[in-house]
Amino acid sequence: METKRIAAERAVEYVGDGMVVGLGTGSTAYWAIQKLGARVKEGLRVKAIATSIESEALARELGIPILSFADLAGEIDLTIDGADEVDADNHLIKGGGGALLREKIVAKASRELIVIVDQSKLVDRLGDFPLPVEIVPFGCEMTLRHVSELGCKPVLRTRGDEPFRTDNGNYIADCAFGAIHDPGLLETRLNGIPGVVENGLFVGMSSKVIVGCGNGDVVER
Ligand SMILES: O=C(CO)[C@H](O)[C@H](O)COP(=O)(O)O
Repeated sequence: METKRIAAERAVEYVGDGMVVGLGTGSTAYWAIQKLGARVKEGLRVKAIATSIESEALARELGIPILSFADLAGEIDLTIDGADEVDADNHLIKGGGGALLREKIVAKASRELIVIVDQSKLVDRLGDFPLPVEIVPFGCEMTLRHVSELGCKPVLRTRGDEPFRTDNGNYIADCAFGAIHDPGLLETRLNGIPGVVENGLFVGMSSKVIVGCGNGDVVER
């Protein structure tokens, strides 16, 4: 927890007065939202766009003003979000919390994406973490079959006895591909399958990765 927190708090130092900030989702992003809330209480003026219902609720609770895309003129200045894996080129796997679609929409709308992780998320090559893929419920059996033809065994994520539903009402398939040699190609192929809404590969999207280390150091790269 502490390693996630120190990475998150360092990232919030990059937020300046008047910025529009994208708020990530997950246990690391939680600490960034907490810190941003504390800075807002001290007088920082920002507006935020959240990547999940949960993050938006937390931000509102902390008094962070929320903006909708309809009211956004131009781009989000900076988004701060976690990740499930980060490779040597700062490509990511995201979506462990099921928010990958909104996270990618917000990241794409941002001038900068700062990724906050602890050391356990750093890998040489993406793929140990099963890749989350958001799919629409209609025809999901067929969509899963087409996804599996790309070289994995997709597992439909569940919550209790039911399929897990994203904030968008869709399902998540967790896809263990093993080592992903060409993340860009896989991202494109997956998104070419009808029924796939988006996948958790974030290729070339991170501006900076901030890593919280066990000894209390924070490394930026
Ligand atoms: O992509 C995400 C949610 O969809 C999260 O950023 C990712 O799962 C990391 O979560 P955590 O910070 O809890 O380890």
